[in-house]
Amino acid sequence: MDFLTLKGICHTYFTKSSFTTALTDISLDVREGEFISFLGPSGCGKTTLLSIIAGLLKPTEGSVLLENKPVESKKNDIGYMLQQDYLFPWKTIEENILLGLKVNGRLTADSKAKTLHLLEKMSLGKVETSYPKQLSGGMRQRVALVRTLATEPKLLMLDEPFSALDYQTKLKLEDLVSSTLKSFKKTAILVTHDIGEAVAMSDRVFLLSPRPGKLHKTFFIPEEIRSMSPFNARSHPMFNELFQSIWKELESLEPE
Ligand SMILES: Nc1ncnc2c1ncn2[C@@H]1O[C@H](COP(=O)(O)OP(=O)(O)OP(=O)(O)O)[C@@H](O)[C@H]1O
Repeated sequence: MDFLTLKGICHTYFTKSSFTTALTDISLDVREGEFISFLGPSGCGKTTLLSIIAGLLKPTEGSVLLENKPVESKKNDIGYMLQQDYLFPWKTIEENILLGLKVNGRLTADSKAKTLHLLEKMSLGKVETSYPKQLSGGMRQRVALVRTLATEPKLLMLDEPFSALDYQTKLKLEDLVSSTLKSFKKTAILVTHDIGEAVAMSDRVFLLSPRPGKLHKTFFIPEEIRSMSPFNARSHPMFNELFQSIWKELESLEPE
C-alpha cells in the first residue's frame, strides 16, 4: 500500500480579473519512510504543491491521500520544517516545543521528558531554558525540528529549511536531519532550489517543468549514495553525474 498518493493534481489561482494555472496533472506515489524532493524553476508551483499535499490548499482538481484517507482529515499527522523557525521569542526553548504539542492536542504527562530526550539527541541538551535569541540560526532550526518531531508526525514537509543558513551550518544540518529522519523512519518531502541538497538527501528527486508545473523527470538516487551521509555523498562520483544531469535538465527548462 502506498503511504501517500497524489492523483491528477491541478491548481489554478483565481483573482477578480485574471487567473494563474500553477500546476497541471501531477500524480505520484510515495512509500512510507521515503525521502523525496521537488526541484524546479522559480515559480513552477513547488510551494503550491507542498500546501496541497499538506491539506492546507484544496486543489482545483485531483486528490491527495495519506494512508488511504483524504489528507484534509490527517492534517495533525503532518509536521513542518520551514526556512524560518517561527519560534516565539518570549518563550523558552522548552516552552516553545511544549506549546507546539499543546496546539497539536498532543500534550501528555511525559511530553516534557520526551522533549528533553529529543533536545539531547539533537545536541541541544543545555538550551531548554534559553530563549530563541540566545541561539545561533542552526541551533534554532534544530529546535524547530525537535518541535516538529515531538508531535510525532507521519509526514514531514521540509520547505527550504536550510536556505537561510550559512554553508557550513547547512551541510551539518543536512547530515543531522537526514540521520534523524532515517532513525525515526519518517517520510519526508523536501522543496529546495539546491540540486546538491536534493541529490544528497533524497531517494527520488522530482523535477518540475516551468509554470504550470508538471512532473518533467524523476531521478532515482542509487543505493551507493543513499547509504552515505549527505556530506559524504557529495564526494561520490555518482553524485557529480547526477548533479550534472539535473543541472542540464534544469537549464533546458529555463527560457533563453
Ligand atoms: N495566492 C496566490 N494567488 C495568485 N497566484 C499565486 C498565489 N500563490 C502563488 N501564485 C502563483 O502561482 C505560481 C506558483 O507559485 P509557487 O509559489 O507555488 O511557486 P514556487 O515554485 O514555490 O516558486 P519559488 O521557487 O519562486 O519559491 C506563481 O506564478 C505564483 O505567482
